[in-house]
Amino acid sequence: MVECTKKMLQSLENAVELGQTEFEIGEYMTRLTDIISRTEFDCSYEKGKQIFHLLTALQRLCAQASRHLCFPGSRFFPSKYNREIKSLKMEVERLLMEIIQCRKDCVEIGRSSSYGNDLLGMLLNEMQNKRENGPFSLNLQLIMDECKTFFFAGHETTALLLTWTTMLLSSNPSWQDKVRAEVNHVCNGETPSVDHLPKLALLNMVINESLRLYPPATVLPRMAFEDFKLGDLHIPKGLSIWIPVLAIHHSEELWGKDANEFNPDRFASKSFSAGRHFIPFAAGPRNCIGQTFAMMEAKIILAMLISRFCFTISDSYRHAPVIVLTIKPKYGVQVRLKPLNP
Ligand code: HEM
Repeated sequence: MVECTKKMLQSLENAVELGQTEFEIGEYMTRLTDIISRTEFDCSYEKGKQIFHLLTALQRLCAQASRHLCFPGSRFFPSKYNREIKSLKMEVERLLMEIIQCRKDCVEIGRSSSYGNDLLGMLLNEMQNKRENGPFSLNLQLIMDECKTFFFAGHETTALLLTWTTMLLSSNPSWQDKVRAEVNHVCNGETPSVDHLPKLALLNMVINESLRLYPPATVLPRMAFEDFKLGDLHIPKGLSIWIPVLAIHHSEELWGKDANEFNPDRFASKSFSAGRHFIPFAAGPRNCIGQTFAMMEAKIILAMLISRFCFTISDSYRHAPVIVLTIKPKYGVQVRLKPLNP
């Protein structure tokens, strides 16, 4: 994480040296795809990035297709969208299978002694263990699906969290100053480490407030497995239910009159814990498996950014959040950057 952030900061610094002052920060946060790609595929991360770009195109197409008329079985209809979706899906799977097969072959022909300690290596080890000690439950198709899910679930969400948080800190200079003072005090000029992260309390509050105002996953789809009552409502088995995270996070009834304002202090109370009102990572047994990873990543990147640059929101920024499965800034987030130690 630190290495990838250093690279990103260096490219910002180089651009500043060449005279650029304004940046669409979302573009830089998205470039940090390297982090999830290296976590999953270690040295094959360049190929992983290629997969990510295809998955992004796939997401866009699925969102566009979902706006069109749906009728039973329409997803099997050979429309323009469905054909493009199918061909992208096949290309993603081909690339993933290439990475997986290559890793497997290296061990089988003795070129390497282990599958490695990235996510793919762990999954392949697990597949091997299960094969040796009992009923076989993981196969290459499942491993490929897991890799896809982690990529899809773990990159854009974090990039959006970072982009919105930078927008909020750029628009609220007093909070930016407070967080910078905290980072300087805790890290004392060093790169943030695992020991530093729990001490960055203000940064944690700011990130939580950003997740409340702009939860990357705006709805959670669920299906009732059995008939049940919800207040006065009868919910029949099989009904599809969408939990409106964005609406819950902005409810005045739950958060008070300032529900739409940026106020990280609401997360200051030690007794605050994520629950029914605050569900950016969902809740219950199917909540986000990567939430600790995401929070760690966000803290490291923001701490490093804030100690290198002072940022203000640009006059060209147009506030236009749009929902395309996730919540994105339609025209990007333009900020003005000033290096702190030129
Ligand atoms: C700010 C960043 C993130 C947010 C807001 C977020 C949010 C969520 C939410 C709301 C869900 C539940 C979806 C549902 O139940 O319908 C979920 C699931 C999941 N997330 Fe995240 N996530 C983030 C980062 C990550 C990262 C970094 C990873 C991987 C390293 C990850 C991996 C996953 C996986 C694998 C699932 C599926 C878990 C399951 O179905 O059991 N997420 N995430």
